[in-house]
Amino acid sequence: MAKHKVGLIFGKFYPLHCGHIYLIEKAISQVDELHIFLGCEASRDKQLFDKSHLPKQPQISDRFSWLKETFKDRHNIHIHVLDEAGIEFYPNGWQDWSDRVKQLLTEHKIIPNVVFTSEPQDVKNHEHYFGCSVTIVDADRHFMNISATQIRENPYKNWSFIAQAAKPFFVKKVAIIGQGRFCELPIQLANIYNTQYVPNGYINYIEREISTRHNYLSECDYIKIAMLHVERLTKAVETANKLIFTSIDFETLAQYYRQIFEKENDVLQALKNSYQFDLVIHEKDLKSQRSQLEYFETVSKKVEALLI
Ligand SMILES: NC(=O)c1ccc[n+]([C@@H]2O[C@H](COP(=O)([O-])OP(=O)(O)OC[C@H]3O[C@@H](n4cnc5c(N)ncnc54)[C@H](O)[C@@H]3O)[C@@H](O)[C@H]2O)c1
Repeated sequence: MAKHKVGLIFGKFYPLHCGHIYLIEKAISQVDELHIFLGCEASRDKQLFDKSHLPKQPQISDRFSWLKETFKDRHNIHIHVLDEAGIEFYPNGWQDWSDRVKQLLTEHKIIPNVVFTSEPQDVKNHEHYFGCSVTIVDADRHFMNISATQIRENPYKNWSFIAQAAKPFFVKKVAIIGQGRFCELPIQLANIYNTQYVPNGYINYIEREISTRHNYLSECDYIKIAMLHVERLTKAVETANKLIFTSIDFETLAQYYRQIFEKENDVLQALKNSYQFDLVIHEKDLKSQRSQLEYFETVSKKVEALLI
């Protein structure tokens, strides 16, 4: 019987990109079982974020879920979190680091035959510390010419390389709030940026209610509107191209509620605090603009600045 081959891959996946996915797919084509180790070290990870242009810091749970989602239903690809706390940073901590890896290998009864990497300078150390062979995959990055450093430096310029599962984390959310022709701006911008416009649940709800029942909203209706909007935003983010646009945010919805019922609502307050928009533009704040074109140009510039 052919020997059962077990492979290892180490990485920070900060963030997961198509080059990593290529390495993993190439590796699993050569073994029966592949174990991916997601290396995490709080101060190093924070430093990487501080030096980056990422809009927010990916947590271990984000990086883990990108891998999990990308390789879901692949029973022979296993993902492990490798806690690198207290170990000298690469390349100065090979002994301690490999001991930490071996501890995990023992816990999970993993006996590796091969390490896959695209870093030729690590071959000797992998061979020495793990006593197995090393297969180099595309050291020159011919197939997928990208690195996580390049993505951290400019995530929006390198958008097409970010793993599909990781993209929602980086999508910027824009609410452009106003009346009349101002309402068209989020739709126009979604068109220009080739992305999703999320219809305003508030307006849709009012229209539906007026045609069916009555022309006023209850306290409970506001919660339903908010939930509908969360659902729509969440779905839109999954397939968005860098940005999504809508015409209401939760702060404004909570404000409408406060004006009508003269009190706060816990659900709306919680949404206002937890669902952050990256840019909220109110028509009333742009009153110095005179024409639709001026509105268009001012808003466009603010949106463009989000992607730098
Ligand atoms: N403390 C130490 O001394 C020590 C020693 C060895 C390893 N480590 C740890 O191992 C991990 C190594 O992570 P990393 O920095 O290599 O992670 P990474 O996420 O940048 O890369 C993961 C893997 O993908 C490969 N890769 C990247 N871009 C590619 C592309 N375009 N095409 C094909 N393959 C590509 C890399 O070569 C690497 O093998 C870290 O967690 C590090 O701390 C630590």
